[in-house]
Amino acid sequence: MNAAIQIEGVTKRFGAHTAVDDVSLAVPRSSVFALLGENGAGKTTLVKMLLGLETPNAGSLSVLGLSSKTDGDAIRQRIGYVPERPTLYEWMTAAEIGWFTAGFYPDGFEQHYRNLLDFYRVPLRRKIKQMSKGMRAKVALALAMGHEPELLILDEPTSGLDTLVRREFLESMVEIASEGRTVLLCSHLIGEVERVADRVAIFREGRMLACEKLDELKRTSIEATVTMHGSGAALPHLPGRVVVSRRRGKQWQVMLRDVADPEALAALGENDAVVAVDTRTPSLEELFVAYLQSSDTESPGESAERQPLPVS
Ligand SMILES: Nc1ncnc2c1ncn2[C@@H]1O[C@H](COP(=O)(O)OP(=O)(O)OP(=O)(O)O)[C@@H](O)[C@H]1O
Repeated sequence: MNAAIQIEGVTKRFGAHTAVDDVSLAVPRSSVFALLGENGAGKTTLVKMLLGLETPNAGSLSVLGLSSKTDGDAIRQRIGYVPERPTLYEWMTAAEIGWFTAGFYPDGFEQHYRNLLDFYRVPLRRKIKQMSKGMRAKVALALAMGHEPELLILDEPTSGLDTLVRREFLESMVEIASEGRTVLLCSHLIGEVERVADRVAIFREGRMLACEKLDELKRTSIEATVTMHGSGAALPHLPGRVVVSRRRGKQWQVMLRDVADPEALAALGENDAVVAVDTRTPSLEELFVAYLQSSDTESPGESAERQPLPVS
């Protein structure tokens, strides 16, 4: 596959702490790909390695066919990057900062930047220090896109923005992807990601727990509530893979993946020990939480029958 980003077996340690642990993934071109994880999951470290700003202890990364290890400058020239806290020259106006940045890029940057500001309704003559957070974010995005990069990397692009601005901002991500560009988005705002991403990778403490097309992830996931006759009853064998299971009194709540035969799940209701089985499709947020709650010892691949279930 001619991927925009290819990551193979990457590990990054800071002293004794492993920030990214043996991660492999590919970001296809023309997609919106989201790296999901809580604070400290390793998202920013992974992005910095892609840009050649951090060196991995193991593995390899490539961006648009260039090696992050040896071609960092060329990568940074070709892509657009908006960090979590963009540094903008406060004393400049939006027009001045565009003119200044244009000096680092080929002809056409400034005109394109101005067109984007116009589209985002950011006043050209307003100084950065007089701008709201939303306006600043839009300036940072326009600066990152002035050279019409094939790949845009955004680290928590909407943090601190209000709902309407966030929505507008994210919708422009989808538009960018529809123009054939690729967007890599780091976020812990799951609801937002659900609206715009084609693919998601879920991280916890440096480890990647899942990496899939979003619609596939949801299509192959079932949240099942199994009500038993007795409050101490063990959960019967379930089809598919158990990500996490919890017992509350007589009820087991189970997040299942890859249930090949959903009817086998419904048929559990005929089991003498089972009162009822209710199933529903989980939201991305519910799946994300389930993955974060899955214990290290219980890999998402273990079946309910083989693996003793944690009891809360
Ligand atoms: N330069 C560094 N030196 C030491 N530890 C670091 C360094 N950079 C990151 N870390 C640690 O690596 C881990 C991953 O950090 P990272 O910033 O990549 O997480 P993140 O997923 O981007 O989090 P957030 O959502 O809070 O930005 C954290 O425990 C962090 O403290």
